Amino acid sequence: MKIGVLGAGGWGSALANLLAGNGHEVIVWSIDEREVAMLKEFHEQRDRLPGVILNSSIEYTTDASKAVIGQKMIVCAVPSPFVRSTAKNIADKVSNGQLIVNVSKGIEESTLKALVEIIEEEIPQAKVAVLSGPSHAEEVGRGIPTTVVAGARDIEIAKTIQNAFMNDYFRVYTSTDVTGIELGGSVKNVIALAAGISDGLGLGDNTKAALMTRGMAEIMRLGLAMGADVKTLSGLSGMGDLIVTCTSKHSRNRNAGYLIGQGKTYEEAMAEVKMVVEGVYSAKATLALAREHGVEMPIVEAVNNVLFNGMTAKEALTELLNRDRKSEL
Ligand SMILES: NC(=O)C1=CN([C@@H]2O[C@H](COP(=O)(O)OP(=O)(O)OC[C@H]3O[C@@H](n4cnc5c(N)ncnc54)[C@H](O)[C@@H]3O)[C@@H](O)[C@H]2O)C=CC1
Ligand SMILES: O=C(CO)COP(=O)(O)O
Repeated sequence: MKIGVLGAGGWGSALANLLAGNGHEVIVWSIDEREVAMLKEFHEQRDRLPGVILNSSIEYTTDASKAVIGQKMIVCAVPSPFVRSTAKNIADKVSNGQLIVNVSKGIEESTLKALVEIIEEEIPQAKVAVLSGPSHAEEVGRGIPTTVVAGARDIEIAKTIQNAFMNDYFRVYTSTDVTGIELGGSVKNVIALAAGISDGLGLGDNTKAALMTRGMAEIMRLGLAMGADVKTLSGLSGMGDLIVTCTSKHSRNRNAGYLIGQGKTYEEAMAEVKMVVEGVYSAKATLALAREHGVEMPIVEAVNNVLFNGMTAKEALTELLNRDRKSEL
């Protein structure tokens, strides 16, 4: 199958490599000429995935039309703040019914929309789906066993994606719950910031387990209010991704949270992590969604207070611990 990948960061490169390894004809687009030159010369994403030598059959381009026109599938792997501009940029090149698979995670702050909806809005003639789950590029790039979910409202599309991506180390499940998949993948990043902050403050495993579990309760509350399936939220793209992102050394969100817990601002933390820290972009939008749907998300609120409202991490934690007494159920 001919596949175009938009975005040559860690995730775009790891997935392009996987797809080329599966025998597909892959071309990767990046907005960044320097990135394309590096990939062409070294077959290695030296900034994001050092040590992973990418399949030499992959082509690279800065010309988006080459990665879109005539491709059977387009994989969109640009960070969430650039999904709308990238979709706008390719809209007139996408043919009727062409398949676009979003693999990024985030919620747009100005519209509170998830990424599949944004792509659908900008490219109404496309069929848009999502692929998400606990899947760090650093591990997928090394062929470490990984499981994800392909979501599309039309199950046949989800199956097409499953067939394209699946191999002996990358297991893909199908689902029609696009809302649940995208919500879990986006909100877990905000909770991972909290888990990282807790680690950065020097607190213990008990605290992190509490943040993950109560964070999951917040994801469930919002997800159910938005019509997601509880099985999706407790599945790979919800609970699974929350576990990996709150505990992994590879996690950009956890690592940024750690630096914030140590006293850095979110801008300083993002600069140090270098790669995209999606939780920072999704934090305000998640809180706004919670208010819109009338659900409580105290951990998400605490993360917002630390990131944007000048509260120290310690103060936010004290506030969380001193909330009204309540029943767990
Ligand atoms: N890295 C990972 O392990 C995983 C990442 N994801 C998601 O995939 C998405 C991409 O993440 P990464 O590849 O890690 O990001 P990254 O930080 O490695 O790469 C960023 C990419 O964005 C491109 N870019 C910068 N400005 C741009 C613009 N204005 N328009 C279009 N592209 C632009 C850069 O050229 C670069 O290729 C994120 O939403 C992330 O949450 C999902 C699963 C795993
Ligand atoms: O979503 C991801 C892994 O599934 C990547 O985000 P993190 O690097 O913050 O964990």
